[in-house]
Amino acid sequence: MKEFLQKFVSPYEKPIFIILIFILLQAVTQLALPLIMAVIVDEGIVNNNISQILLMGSVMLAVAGLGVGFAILSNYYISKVTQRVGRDAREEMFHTIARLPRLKFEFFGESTLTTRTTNDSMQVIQFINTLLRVVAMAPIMFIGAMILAIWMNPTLSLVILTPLPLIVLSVWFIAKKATPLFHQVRDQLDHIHLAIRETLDGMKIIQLYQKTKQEKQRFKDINSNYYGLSLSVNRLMTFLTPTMMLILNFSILAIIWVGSSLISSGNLQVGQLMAFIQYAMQIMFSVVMASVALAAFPRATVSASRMMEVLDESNISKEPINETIRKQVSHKSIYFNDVSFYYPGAEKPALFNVNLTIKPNKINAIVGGTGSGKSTLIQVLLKFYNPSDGSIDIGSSSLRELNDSDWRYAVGYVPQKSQLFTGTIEDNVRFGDMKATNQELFNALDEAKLSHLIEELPNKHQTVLKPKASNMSGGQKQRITVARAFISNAPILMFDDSMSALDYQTSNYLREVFQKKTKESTIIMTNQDINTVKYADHIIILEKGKVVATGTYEELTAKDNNFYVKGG
Ligand SMILES: Nc1ncnc2c1ncn2[C@@H]1O[C@H](COP(=O)(O)OP(=O)(O)OP(=O)(O)O)[C@@H](O)[C@H]1O
Repeated sequence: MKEFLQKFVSPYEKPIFIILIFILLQAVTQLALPLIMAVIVDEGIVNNNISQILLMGSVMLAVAGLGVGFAILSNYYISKVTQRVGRDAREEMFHTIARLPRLKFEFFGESTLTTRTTNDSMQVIQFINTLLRVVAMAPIMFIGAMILAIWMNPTLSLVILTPLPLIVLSVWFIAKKATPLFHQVRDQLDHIHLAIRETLDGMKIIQLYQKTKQEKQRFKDINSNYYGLSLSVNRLMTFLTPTMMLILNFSILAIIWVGSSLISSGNLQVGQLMAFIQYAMQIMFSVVMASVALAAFPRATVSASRMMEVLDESNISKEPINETIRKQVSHKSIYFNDVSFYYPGAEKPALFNVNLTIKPNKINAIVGGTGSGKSTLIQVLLKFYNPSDGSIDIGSSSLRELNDSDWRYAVGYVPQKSQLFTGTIEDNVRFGDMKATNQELFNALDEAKLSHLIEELPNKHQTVLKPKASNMSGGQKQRITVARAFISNAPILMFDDSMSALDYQTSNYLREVFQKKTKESTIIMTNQDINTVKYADHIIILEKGKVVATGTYEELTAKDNNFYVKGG
């Protein structure tokens, strides 16, 4: 929590200072009201002094009005500060998640990252809101009301002090019991998000295989767990306010009882007793307010620590991209030197002692069957994963030494599964280079064989894609991602099994484009079928994470015609 407050709240020191001033003024008005009321009763009403009643009544109204004004101002600034803290925290979370190293991203998982950015930030912000209201108000009210109460009648003040330890003790007990439950509630919420996400993503399959009932049951189980835990927490928390109210009411009864005997003995006036009751309420309310803030503390701390766990990712590059990188890696061979890679927890390596050379300005194809390690090799090359052993060099530069963002700026990448974003076709293509000119945009669309398709659309390249690009066919989506890589003009272009959704004609056309592109770029593509990439200049065959052969199509098939068609 401390780190969170330092990071997100300390930039708002000035408005917080203003809030504290307003709260202080509001507290002073609240403390003054019972005193004014005591004067009205004891000097005005008891002595039937109408002018005194009118005068002090007007003062009371003015003070109460000022109090309301200060309360409105402090509430306005508190909302402003807390909303801004929330906005900053969510933004920072989003930026961090967008740059999170792949293994960290997989370690956290999408659902918890969503919960941490939305629900957890809300929890912390609600707490900060309470804290800002209470942190200044409670001590001022407590100390101010206490001094005034003792000044009025020290004996009666003892009656107020007696229940205070009881209040603190009950809050401490409830908060202690609730803290572990808060952790479990947050984890269960992650599970709920995961279940919803999986169901939404797999809706078609669920409906097709008639698994709606099972999914409903799965969700019901997770939801019941969440319900049970939330209920336990709420049950504990519901004790808090009634317990406080009970203690408060008993204390007021005791004050009236002791106070009335003091009045009979002539040691206290009626107006003073009335003011005293109000101070007692202010004292106890300030303790209750502080206790409620304290009780919310564990819940908010759990949320803040969950957010800071993500934000603490120190190895995230925030440097601006060094654009000379493209020159540095252009026309260079890429060497894999004894590269092995194990996924976390995996017993077998996904890549094992891989030694290979990617030839510069050539079409390099990595061929292998399902699970042979092609995508892993591309991911390692993209620096989403670091090799567990061995090294990768680009010319004389070590890939490990290159800054992640710099390196990725030198690479255009088309993934196995098309990833498109909300926006127009143009937005999605320009994702590859926001600064591209219109001519470059149209060239990229042309090269990806999208121009004809776009001509037929009413809004051309400004056509808006529906979520997950559901208004595009598989092949059209794939071509948009290919255009995105082309517009980047990157010196290294990687295509991870990206041709599978394309028709024969488009694949053939792309082959010519690739050959043209080799003037400026090195092409790396993966495929399961050697026949699809027979035009490649250099083919690398992978089997169970190992390189088993390299050469041209002719060289490889001359050795054994059927060998590679089987896959790894
Ligand atoms: N994120 C991951 N975590 C753990 N293991 C993984 C992960 N991704 C892949 N693997 C494992 O690594 C091995 C290589 O997988 P990879 O995806 O690289 O194969 P591939 O050759 O691209 O297969 P395909 O052609 O079917 O896409 C497989 O055994 C797979 O189970």
